[in-house]
Amino acid sequence: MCTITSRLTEPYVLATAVAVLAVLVSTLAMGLFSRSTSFDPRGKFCYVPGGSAGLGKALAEDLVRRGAHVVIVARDASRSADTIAGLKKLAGGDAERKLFAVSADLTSQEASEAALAEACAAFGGRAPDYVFLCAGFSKPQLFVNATAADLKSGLDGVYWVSAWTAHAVVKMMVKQRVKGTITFVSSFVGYAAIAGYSPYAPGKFALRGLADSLRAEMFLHDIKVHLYMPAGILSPGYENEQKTKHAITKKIEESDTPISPEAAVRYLVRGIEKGNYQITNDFMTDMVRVATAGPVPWNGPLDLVYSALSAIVMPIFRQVVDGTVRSSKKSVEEELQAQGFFDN
Ligand SMILES: NC(=O)C1=CN([C@@H]2O[C@H](COP(=O)(O)OP(=O)(O)OC[C@H]3O[C@@H](n4cnc5c(N)ncnc54)[C@H](OP(=O)(O)O)[C@@H]3O)[C@@H](O)[C@H]2O)C=CC1
Ligand SMILES: CCCCCCCCCCCCCCCC(=O)[C@@H](N)CO
Repeated sequence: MCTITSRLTEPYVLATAVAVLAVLVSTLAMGLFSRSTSFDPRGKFCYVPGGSAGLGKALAEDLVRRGAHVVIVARDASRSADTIAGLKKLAGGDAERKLFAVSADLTSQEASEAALAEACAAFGGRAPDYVFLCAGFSKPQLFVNATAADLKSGLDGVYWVSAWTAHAVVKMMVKQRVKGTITFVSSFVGYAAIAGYSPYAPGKFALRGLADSLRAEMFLHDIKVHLYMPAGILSPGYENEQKTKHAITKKIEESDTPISPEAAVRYLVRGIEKGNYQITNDFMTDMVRVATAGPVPWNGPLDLVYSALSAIVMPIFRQVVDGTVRSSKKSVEEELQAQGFFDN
């Protein structure tokens, strides 16, 4: 007893105890421990804009396997029809299961309201239980090469494509007192912009701003909000963006190994189950997450360690990435000259 007491008062033991206590108190005070929730969409109405391809399609498949009713939204009706045929096959002829597509361009407010209404009509006009805002596109390129239309569609097709639906969905859930869950899909570059993404990153930052705003407000209505921040996903959209992506951006992205849409869905679902507000796929995204989170909840006590690490990693990140850009000065000059950029 005596030895234990004297050991306890040894300075390093005391210091360690105080440090551990401080960490525990601060983590609790900061509400760092996200509460795990059950994710059981069986028999629930899931609304998946962007569900015909890539991440959204893989998610729709996962939801069908879990026994959910799934409505997807996309512009290309024939691709949607193929996806729905696949979903019906997965459901194995379950006649009760509602699986269909709505065709709409969600960059317009009217079309977003109408698409939601069309989907809900099949559920007696009830609001969805789960909404996964997966629609989006990217046309990465250097800022000087982007047209006015590229920059505008970078907000329409990245921000408004989800924001209009979020607005329509929230109003509907609140009116009907449906305690739903809304998941936004932003991106690594919604935390940390890198060269070549100026038409896209601002829209993803804006989406994060909207998700943070709703996280802060939806306690009023018992609506849950999640924000998914993936890095590269090997999807049709990814294949397409490679066509315009600048060599500098490709070089920077060499540090990121893109994952399959199915793997991305596993991270997303795990994040929802853990009750995490911000959901990430990898270590580097966690580094930029803790560096930019502000007052939103952390994902657990490990974020304290990440936070300290991030303070060291961020300046290295910046030097590596800025170095890649700086060393391309000459080749970009030549490239612009070859384009005739300076000629008038
Ligand atoms: N792939 C990646 O590396 C990453 C992607 N993300 C984000 O994840 C999400 C999914 O990406 P990904 O799977 O690659 O995308 P894909 O291009 O593979 O699929 C996009 C889906 O959204 C639909 N869609 C796009 N624009 C609209 C629109 N205006 N109205 C209605 N539906 C639309 C598409 O259908 P249709 O064209 O027929 O309308 C399709 O169903 C996007 O928000 C993307 O920004 C984030 C980080 C990395
Ligand atoms: C220690 C320092 C190392 C430096 C590491 C740099 C890592 C950069 C990773 C960039 C990943 C970007 C993913 C963008 C995904 C996206 O949203 C688009 N594909 C759009 O579809």
